[in-house]
Amino acid sequence: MPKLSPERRGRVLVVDDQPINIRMLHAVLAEEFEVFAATSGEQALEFCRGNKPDLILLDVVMPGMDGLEVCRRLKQDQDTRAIPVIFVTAGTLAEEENACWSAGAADFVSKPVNPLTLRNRVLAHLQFKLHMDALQAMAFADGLTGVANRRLFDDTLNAEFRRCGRSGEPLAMLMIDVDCFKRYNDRYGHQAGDDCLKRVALALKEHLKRPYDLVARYGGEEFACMLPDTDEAGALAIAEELRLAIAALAIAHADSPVADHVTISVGVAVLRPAPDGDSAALLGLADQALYRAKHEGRDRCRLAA
Ligand SMILES: Nc1nc2c(ncn2[C@@H]2O[C@H](COP(=O)(O)OP(=O)(O)OP(=O)(O)O)[C@@H](O)[C@H]2O)c(=O)[nH]1
Repeated sequence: MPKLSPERRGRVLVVDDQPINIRMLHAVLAEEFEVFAATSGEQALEFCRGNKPDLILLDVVMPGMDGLEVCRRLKQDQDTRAIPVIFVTAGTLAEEENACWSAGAADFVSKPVNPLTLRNRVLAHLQFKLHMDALQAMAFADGLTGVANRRLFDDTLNAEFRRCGRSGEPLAMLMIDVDCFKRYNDRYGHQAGDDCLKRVALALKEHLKRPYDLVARYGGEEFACMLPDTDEAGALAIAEELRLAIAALAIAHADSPVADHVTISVGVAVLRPAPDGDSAALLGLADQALYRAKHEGRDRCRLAA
């Protein structure tokens, strides 16, 4: 029988108002998968907002919010729509099945549940979901450094810009450029240049701690960081920390006119986006600030005027 790879146990959320049903499903699945439980539709949605499961087994008939409504809401939300939902149904009427498909079901299992059918259905959908996750991660990662690529960054920026436009939060942007990188390549070779970019990317990523901060490779030797809900003082402080963190890597750069090690220049811009605003304005401001940092001698951070 096929199995999931040992390094990734699928996370299955079982939603049922009857504890006895949860116990039964848990008994079938717990050996192979990580199983969580919710006893109402509301609880299931709450769970998915925090720690997203890879698959949901959902009872149709529940007091309060029923399974169909839970599924509809999950499918309407960008964040949860990719989670496959398998309904556990008592009914066998075509209309009931159609209602589940319309709500966004990936599949069904009928009560009384046949443990082997349940296990195999869960496994098939989980394998598919985890493969899709892996493909998506590859499509959105920069091939050299492993941080987000520009596509993911631009998509996330547009979404964050709209979200901050609604919430009134400030959104900060850092444009980061490795100083005199052409000379680095010329002196140490392209392979060493690649290694240097990898180390810089990793240091930037390790330094940004908040879950919504995002670092991306924006172009050749240019990186961008997006810091939601961060004001000017906060963004400048982080930019300065990043500058020091890269200096602390102490990567020798004998041909740099700035220092004997690799340094970065950082342009910082912060906006409180208007609801109909354009994220290009934020990028433009950060770019101008980066230009100033370069112009004023490199190895420094500058805030957009
Ligand atoms: N090794 C390596 N080099 C790259 C990569 N992408 C861009 N570069 C190099 O980065 C250098 C960027 O050079 P410039 O744009 O002139 O800027 P700079 O030398 O960093 O000078 P300033 O930005 O003004 O400090 C070019 O030589 C590119 O070939 C890459 O993926 N790997």
